[in-house]
Amino acid sequence: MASNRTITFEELKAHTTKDSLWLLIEGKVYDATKFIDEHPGGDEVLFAEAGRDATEAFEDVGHSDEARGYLPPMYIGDFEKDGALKFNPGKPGPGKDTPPGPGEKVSNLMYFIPLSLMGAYFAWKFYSGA
Ligand code: HEM
Repeated sequence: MASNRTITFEELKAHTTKDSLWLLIEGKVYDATKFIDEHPGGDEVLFAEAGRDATEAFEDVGHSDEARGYLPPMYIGDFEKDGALKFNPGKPGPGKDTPPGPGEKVSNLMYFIPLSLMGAYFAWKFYSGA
């Protein structure tokens, strides 16, 4: 049943449907095809984690020891070394959530400086009694 072989990134990517669903958890690849309908967390989350590293999602749920006990019979092999480096997940990459770049700060200043100067000018006019 379980053959200990190395699964490549390309292979993992090729098993993401209900006919064949592989999951990568902690460097090991599991064939979860037969478990899709049984999964108490539903099938959608499994498909969402197929073709990528599902470790974080699996751990975040806080799966029980019982859940972990389901894994060994599904084990098909280890994920290729350095395979994780190939992941460029569909998550927003760095850049989208980063703070505004220098360009945006400059444009804020472009409004701020003239407005302050205008304010200072009117204040001066007001207090000088003009
Ligand atoms: C082959 C891998 C997996 C197995 C064997 C598995 C097994 C289980 C089991 C037995 C439960 C019932 C609660 C428990 O005993 O912890 C469960 C719940 C759950 N699983 Fe998984 N799971 C797997 C993968 C995943 C993945 C990749 C996700 C993605 C987020 C996920 C999400 C959930 C969620 C959200 C629940 C909670 C359901 C609820 O209590 O309403 N599972 N899973």
